[in-house]
Amino acid sequence: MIDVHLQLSVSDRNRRFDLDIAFATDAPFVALYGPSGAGKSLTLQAMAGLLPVQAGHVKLNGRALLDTAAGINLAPEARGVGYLFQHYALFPHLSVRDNIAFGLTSWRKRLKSDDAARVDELIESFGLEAMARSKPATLSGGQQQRVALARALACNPQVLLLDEPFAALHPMLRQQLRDELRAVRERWGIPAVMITHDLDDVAALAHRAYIVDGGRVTREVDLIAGRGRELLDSTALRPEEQQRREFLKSQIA
Ligand SMILES: Nc1ncnc2c1ncn2[C@@H]1O[C@H](COP(=O)(O)OP(=O)(O)OP(=O)(O)O)[C@@H](O)[C@H]1O
Repeated sequence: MIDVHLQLSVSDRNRRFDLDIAFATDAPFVALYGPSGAGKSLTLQAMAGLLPVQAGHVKLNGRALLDTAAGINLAPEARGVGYLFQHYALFPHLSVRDNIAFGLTSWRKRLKSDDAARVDELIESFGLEAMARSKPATLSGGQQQRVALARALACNPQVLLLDEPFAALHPMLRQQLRDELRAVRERWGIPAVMITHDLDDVAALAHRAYIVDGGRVTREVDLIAGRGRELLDSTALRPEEQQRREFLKSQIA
């Protein structure tokens, strides 16, 4: 069960944005879908403990990662969260293997043998054996995404937070990597919260979608066994956007 309620404001000299977002679900794969500037990334960052929250809670299977009323606010590294950043944020000077192992090592310490075995298992599951010693810059976009996902999984997280996991990829690759992400998430049995602008990501992966706009959840859609797909299609996209999406789909099919 993921139970989230977050209230926070961010501002600079000219702008202010108020987020007041709540969702609670047992769905294993949750999508936060909405337009640019809706507050999706702020939500994910606050869940991970990367952003101060004024009031609210984040609970995972009853365990509070944050509960302002109870004075609980775990540090990011204590939250058990695997974060996939939109542009992957791989360390350019580290090899693929060291990138994946990064969260398991601390300065001057070597990997424990259990951790090394987990890193090797991830390298193998993602088909990265041949490039384990290479630097990220020498990898394709899809390979970099696999490294980032393996890194997010390395610390045995209780939840995966995925920020636009396919946005940086060529459309032809997306379908394949969606299938891989679905298989990997099921294999490791970890719930995921994904943010996306792409309805195809939602339709392909999510069991439950929350439509986010203006810092709030404006609608929730149950997608289990395909229910709600039509609803999502007809409510979340404007007619011209639907047309464009259908045209694009026909061009790349
Ligand atoms: N430090 C800040 N000061 C002022 N406004 C901010 C700050 N950080 C974010 N915002 C604003 O908050 C709003 C929500 O940002 P957020 O990054 O969560 O949007 P998003 O839904 O993830 O958008 P996108 O899909 O384009 O990534 C945006 O309008 C953004 O400009």
